[in-house]
Amino acid sequence: MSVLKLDRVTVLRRGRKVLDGNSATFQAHRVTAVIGPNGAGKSTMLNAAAGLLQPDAGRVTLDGADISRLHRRELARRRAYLPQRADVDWPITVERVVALGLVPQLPAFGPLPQRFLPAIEGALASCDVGHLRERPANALSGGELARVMLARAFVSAPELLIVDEPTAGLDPRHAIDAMRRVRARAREGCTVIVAIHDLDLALNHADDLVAIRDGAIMAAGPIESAATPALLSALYGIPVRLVRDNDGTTVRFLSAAEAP
Ligand SMILES: Nc1ncnc2c1ncn2[C@@H]1O[C@H](COP(=O)(O)OP(=O)(O)OP(=O)(O)O)[C@@H](O)[C@H]1O
Repeated sequence: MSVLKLDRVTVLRRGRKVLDGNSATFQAHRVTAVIGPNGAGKSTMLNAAAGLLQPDAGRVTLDGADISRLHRRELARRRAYLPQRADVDWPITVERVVALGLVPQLPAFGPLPQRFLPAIEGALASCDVGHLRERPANALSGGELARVMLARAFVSAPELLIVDEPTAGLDPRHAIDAMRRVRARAREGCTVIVAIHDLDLALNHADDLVAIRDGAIMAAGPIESAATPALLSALYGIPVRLVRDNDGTTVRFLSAAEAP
């Protein structure tokens, strides 16, 4: 069980601050949704959180240890990171793509050890891609590939799961299913960070929120208290109404004429 912290993290890109002194805590057993408009800095934050990008100032810690000082193999064992545009360029089977998520645990030589097969089987099934296992991954639809990539992120049962837009391109059933699966990982003890544009999915399936705009955190905390119409309006620059019923929360973006 891991706690990931950003401590005054600043990241510069071409001399411009794209993250500006951000501090945030991501807890085990919880899904944190990172939301914000295009270019806000969400992917940059996830990259820093995954230990893939060294901040220009501040630090990222995993259970108190500076993530940049962890051995790369240890970090790769403990966290899974799914980038926004994960792609496969060559005809490798779906099953092997999923097995790649186990690379830090595999022996350097020889066939895939039998003991890993149940994990691969489970990941394929949990993302509803078992029927695609023999198919070349570069000949799948965008949504099918996204589910395969999610299975690859799940297969190692990481302590820390960082996924960038896991529901982009998924149909409604699979998008909801992906968020449910991600949430189930959290309930098993995983620390889950998800960058996501679909606010209905975020508000109904995540526990916590980090709202970021222009590289600055505008709000952070439990969804129930942090996700207010005022915050979402300020975040996206458009009037917002939250509609709550027994089925959950729906975010309605309003034209100025409809604004309350
Ligand atoms: N490699 C790079 N070089 C220069 N600038 C970059 C680079 N990567 C990202 N940026 C800039 O950093 C800022 C934050 O980008 P980032 O990808 O983190 O945003 P985001 O919130 O994930 O956006 P989106 O919702 O569009 O995916 C943007 O202004 C972007 O143009």
